Amino acid sequence: MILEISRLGLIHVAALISVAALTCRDQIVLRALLVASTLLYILYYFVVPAVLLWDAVFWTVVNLGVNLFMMAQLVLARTPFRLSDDERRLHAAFGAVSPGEFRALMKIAVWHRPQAAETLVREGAPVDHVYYILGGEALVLKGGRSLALPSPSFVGEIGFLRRVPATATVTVEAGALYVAWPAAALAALQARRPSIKTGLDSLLACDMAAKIAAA
Ligand SMILES: Nc1ncnc2c1ncn2[C@@H]1O[C@@H]2COP(=O)(O)O[C@H]2[C@H]1O
Repeated sequence: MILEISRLGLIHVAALISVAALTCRDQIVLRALLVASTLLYILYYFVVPAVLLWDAVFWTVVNLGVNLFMMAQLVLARTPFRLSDDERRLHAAFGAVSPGEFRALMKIAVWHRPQAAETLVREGAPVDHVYYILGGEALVLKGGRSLALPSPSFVGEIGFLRRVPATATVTVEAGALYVAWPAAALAALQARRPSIKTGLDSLLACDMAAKIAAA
């Protein structure tokens, strides 16, 4: 008797779980509930109908597979894995950017630790890279004045955002650690993935606010 009730109740529990899933805002929780509900539907198809409904089973399994694949993508996008120590440090500084977005940013980034002093951008010249200085000494030269640039700091963000020539010359000393993104590739990535643009915009805004406060 109890076995019979739970057999027939399967479809109702499965339906209730999928209804509950629709009330969840978190995509992973929503999809995990849908997976649970789908598994119960499959069980129902095997134990209740007198004739096995293969068409229904087939499409429910397809549904389950697609959902599991999308769930794996979401978990991957939220998991910081395969990051070097420097990348972990950079990711910690880029708090507004998810691990998946950060990996996309890293794919087009080049790390540098120069052996001698380097000029990153020159006042009045086009800005073709955006830089993020993680460590070491950097100097901003503007209109004959010079000031030390604290790290971490973006460089070239004004030219990148406003599409104007560099407003200052920035040099880094030997041994500094910085990351460079080609401006064109960064703009293309932002256009493809608007969430990266949102995250980066907020980082650049914070960085510029800190520079204004220090000026
Ligand atoms: N007053 C300032 N303080 C700190 N950094 C600056 C200052 N002015 C310009 N910069 C940096 O120097 C860079 C020169 O290129 P951008 O104008 O693109 O972006 C600029 C900033 O990253």
